[in-house]
Amino acid sequence: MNEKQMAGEKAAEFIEDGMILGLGTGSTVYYMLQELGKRVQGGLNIHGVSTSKATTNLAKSLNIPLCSINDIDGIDLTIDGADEVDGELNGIKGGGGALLYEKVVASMSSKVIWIVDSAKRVDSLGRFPLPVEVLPFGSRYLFRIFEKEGLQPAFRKKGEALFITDSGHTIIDLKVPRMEDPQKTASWLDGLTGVIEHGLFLNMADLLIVGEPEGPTVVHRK
Ligand SMILES: O=C(CO)[C@H](O)[C@H](O)COP(=O)(O)O
Repeated sequence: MNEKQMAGEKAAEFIEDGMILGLGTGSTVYYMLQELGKRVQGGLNIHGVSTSKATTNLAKSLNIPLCSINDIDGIDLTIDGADEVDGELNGIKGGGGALLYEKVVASMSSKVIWIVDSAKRVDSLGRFPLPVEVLPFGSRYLFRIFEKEGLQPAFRKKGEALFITDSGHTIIDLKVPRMEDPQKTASWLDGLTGVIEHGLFLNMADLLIVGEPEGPTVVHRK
C-alpha cells in the first residue's frame, strides 16, 4: 500500500457517526474519501463540507452526503492533506490551489487531521513554494512587491493560461527558503491589500498522520 493510501485510510478511523466532516482536497484525501464512501455505504451517517469542486465531484461520485457550509455552525472534524509539515505541525498548503476554502473549513473545525506521506515532513517550512491567493485586480503590483523582496514570485499556470481558483482568484507561488519565522511571514502577507489568503497554516492541525514504510504514524500537536 502506498504511503498516501495508508495515511488516508488511517484517518478514516477517526470519523464517527453523526459528524459534520470537513473534506480536504488532493491525492491523499482521495484515499480517505474512498474509505469514507465505503463506510457511508455500510450505514455511517455523516455530512461532508467540501473544500473544492474536485472534492465535491469525487464525494458525489461516492454517494457521500454533502451540506452547504452556510447551513452549519461548525465542523466536528476536518481531514486534509498538506504540502509540507514541520515538527510543530505548522504547514504549507495550497499545492492543489484550494487553500482559501481549506483554511475557512479548518478555522470552523473542532479538530483538524492532516494526512501526508513521509516526504512531506520538514525541519523548517519553505522547501515547498508558498502559494498566495490574490485578487486578479492589481495582482501585477503585488507580484512586483514580492519580486523586490527577493521571493521569486511566479503566477501559477494551468497549461498556457493562468490558474484560476474555485473562487475566481489567481495564485502567486513564492520561494521562501529557510523560513525563520513563519508567523512573521504570515502576518506580512495578511497585511497586503489584494492578498486573499496564503498557504501558511499555523497552529491549525491537531493531529498528523504520516504514511511510512512500516505503517502509519500518528503525531499529536505539542
Ligand atoms: O493543500 C492542498 C490543496 O490545496 C493539498 O492538501 C496539498 O496540496 C496536498 O495534496 P496531495 O495530498 O495531493 O499531496
